[in-house]
Amino acid sequence: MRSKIVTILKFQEDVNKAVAAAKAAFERNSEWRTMSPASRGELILKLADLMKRDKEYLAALESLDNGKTYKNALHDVGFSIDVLKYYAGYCDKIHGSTIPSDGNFMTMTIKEPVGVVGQIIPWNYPLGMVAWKWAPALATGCTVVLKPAEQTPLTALVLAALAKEAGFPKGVVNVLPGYGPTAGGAIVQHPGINKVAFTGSTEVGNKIMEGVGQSNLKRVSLELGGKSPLVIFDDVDVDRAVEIAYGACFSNHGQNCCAGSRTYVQAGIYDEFVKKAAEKAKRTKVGDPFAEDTVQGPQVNQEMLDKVLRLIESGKKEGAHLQTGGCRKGNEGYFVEPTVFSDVKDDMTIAREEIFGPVQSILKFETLEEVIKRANDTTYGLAAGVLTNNITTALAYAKSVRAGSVWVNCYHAFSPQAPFGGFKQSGIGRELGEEGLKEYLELKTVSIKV
Ligand SMILES: NC(=O)c1ccc[n+]([C@@H]2O[C@H](COP(=O)([O-])OP(=O)(O)OC[C@H]3O[C@@H](n4cnc5c(N)ncnc54)[C@H](O)[C@@H]3O)[C@@H](O)[C@H]2O)c1
Ligand SMILES: CC1=C(/C=C/C(C)=C\C=C\C(C)=C\C=O)C(C)(C)CCC1
Repeated sequence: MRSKIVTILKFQEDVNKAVAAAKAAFERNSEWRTMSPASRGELILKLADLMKRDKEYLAALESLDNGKTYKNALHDVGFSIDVLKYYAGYCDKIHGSTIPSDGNFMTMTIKEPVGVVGQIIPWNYPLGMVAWKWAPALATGCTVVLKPAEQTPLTALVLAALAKEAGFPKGVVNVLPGYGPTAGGAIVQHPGINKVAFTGSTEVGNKIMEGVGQSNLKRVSLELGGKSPLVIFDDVDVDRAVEIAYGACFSNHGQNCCAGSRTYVQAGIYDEFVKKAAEKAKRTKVGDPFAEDTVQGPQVNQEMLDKVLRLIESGKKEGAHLQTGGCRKGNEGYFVEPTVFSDVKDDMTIAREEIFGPVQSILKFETLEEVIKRANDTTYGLAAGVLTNNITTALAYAKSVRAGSVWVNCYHAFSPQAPFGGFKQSGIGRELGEEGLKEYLELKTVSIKV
């Protein structure tokens, strides 16, 4: 008990130090606050350039830490650089407006950085998440204290070193590895932090809201879990649909907040789709993340392996038809056989819970109206997809599905310019695009008597 208390106090002390550094860097006359917006942008671009210089090293470290394939990790580094570059361009374009108010006043708004930001990120995209969190925060002139996931702290620490090399003033960027309830909890409760940005499970998202309510009502943005539906109509090319659905569900070993993990297939092509989806999953090369031909590496750790296997067992028990996979692959490491279930019903656990593993659940539907209702029958609302050649069907679905991103005839169509975030219990606020910038700004109204 005594050693637990000492550990918690130690985390509190570390968070206090990081917050003090971030606060000092945010002082009115600090180097960071008095720097021109264009120079801020140059620093962000320099960081992006250093990441490009070290991209192979960063990707290798990410792959070692997380288990994702080296190829995917390189892709993540590339996208992260793009996000930094996109927001670097915003630094000198953040402005308010003038307002024709009543009376003899000239009224204007000014957009200001929210202040010291606590950022708590998960293990599935360790480096990508740092870029998504830092780029808008730094572009607006905030200072940050970031806690990486305890499973994957390495690339965030290297990015901190690159930020130092780029020339960010002391205290602007702070990385504090640690556990969730202790280090993360201390960030959430800290009175010196003005905003917390979190990505992770909906369960912890709830705890963040509680902590914020109990402390200083920080600004909050949350990017949480999902159980995203991909709906496939029978006017599509089945082979292409199988490929898109595979990418939607299995990319990053299924460890993806927006994974298309409920695959709804219209009755006319259902049997053919199931057969081909199972063949595709069966052909997946699972193994060494550094091997050129590997498509799927291990899950992140024992806990996630156990969780995925438990959910696969629930699918078998509750009567879904196992088409392929269904077991751990080998008996070393955290590998899972790519798994496909057909005849899945909406009330089965595998159709309701976020699995975060390589498990595809295929459900049959007949009509658009029916599938819209079923797609929306979830507490989540992060993403959704639809495959059809009928524009009216696509638009009707896109307008009716309650999700933050809808991908038509594609999936995971991310771009730095396009806002991303959840409806319902998938989150609060948006990342990326101009909307993502707003999450780090306070709006001030100034009225001048004339
Ligand atoms: N939406 C996503 O991007 C995402 C990412 C990872 C995991 N998940 C889901 O969450 C489940 C659990 O995974 P996980 O344990 O990595 O996610 P998590 O939500 O527990 O952890 C995410 C981050 O929050 C921190 N954290 C945990 N408890 C905290 C607390 N009380 N206060 C403050 N910070 C805290 C963690 O240390 C980590 O940095 C997964 O099975 C998956 O379903 C979702
Ligand atoms: C998620 C995909 C990509 C990468 C995203 C990155 C680098 C970070 C964000 C991850 C999120 C939102 C995770 C949620 O769990 C690519 C752009 C590489 C494309 C595939 C999907």
